[in-house]
Amino acid sequence: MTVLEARSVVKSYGPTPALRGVGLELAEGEVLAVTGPSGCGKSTLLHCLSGILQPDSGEVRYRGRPLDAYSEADRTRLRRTEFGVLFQFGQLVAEISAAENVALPLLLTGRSRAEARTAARDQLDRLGVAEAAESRPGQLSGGQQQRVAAARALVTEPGVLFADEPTGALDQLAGEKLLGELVRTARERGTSVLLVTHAPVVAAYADREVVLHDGVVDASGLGTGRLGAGARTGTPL
Ligand SMILES: Nc1ncnc2c1ncn2[C@@H]1O[C@H](COP(=O)(O)OP(=O)(O)OP(=O)(O)O)[C@@H](O)[C@H]1O
Repeated sequence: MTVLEARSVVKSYGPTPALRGVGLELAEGEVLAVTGPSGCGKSTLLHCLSGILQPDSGEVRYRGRPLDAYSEADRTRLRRTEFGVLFQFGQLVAEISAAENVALPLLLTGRSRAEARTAARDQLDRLGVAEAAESRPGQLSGGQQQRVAAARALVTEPGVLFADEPTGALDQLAGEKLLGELVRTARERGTSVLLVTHAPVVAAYADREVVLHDGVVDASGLGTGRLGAGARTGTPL
């Protein structure tokens, strides 16, 4: 079943075209890599698919319903409960602990403080950073910070996890460990993942790869059904 779909999505920044008619489908539980050279439109596509940016034309559908059809309040709720977002730099709140950072999305959706704290600790544990719970982001390594950010993106048990170069700021070992955990957690829960990257070693964790070139899907890279060794075996490459 298709969870998320882009239909003929066009987006420009002033005179600069970023997406020139992109169509794409993300299936339930699928890990899809969006790759392509710098400037081809990967981040813009992620922002359009996650409702952060509105396309100039075309549409994005979540579970069959166009994002345009949601009221502003419903779209905000959708982004808070159904979508998890992880960027290259985790963008944690510096003044509060890791556990409090992870609890934030749950507090925003009205869950009790006690419930949010328990779920946050559980999520940190799943991502292998339980020991970081009481530390502030500045006291953690880059790899730990990114795991905390991943825990925050997953704590609401979203339908779709959007990850934009999630390991771009990490060394290779830390990056591959994080990817392994992310993909494992997503698979356990049936979460779909849209993984934007320019790194083949990262794309290898996906079930399928879509290649963008100059704002359009490169037909030669479509539907290659590429299944990376990491995804197949669950072990790092
Ligand atoms: N805020 C912006 N204002 C103006 N132009 C932008 C903006 N964001 C992106 N662009 C342009 O849109 C095009 C697509 O950019 P985008 O960031 O989506 O590509 P990308 O594939 O994610 O690149 P990278 O891999 O370098 O992050 C590029 O030409 C870029 O310069």
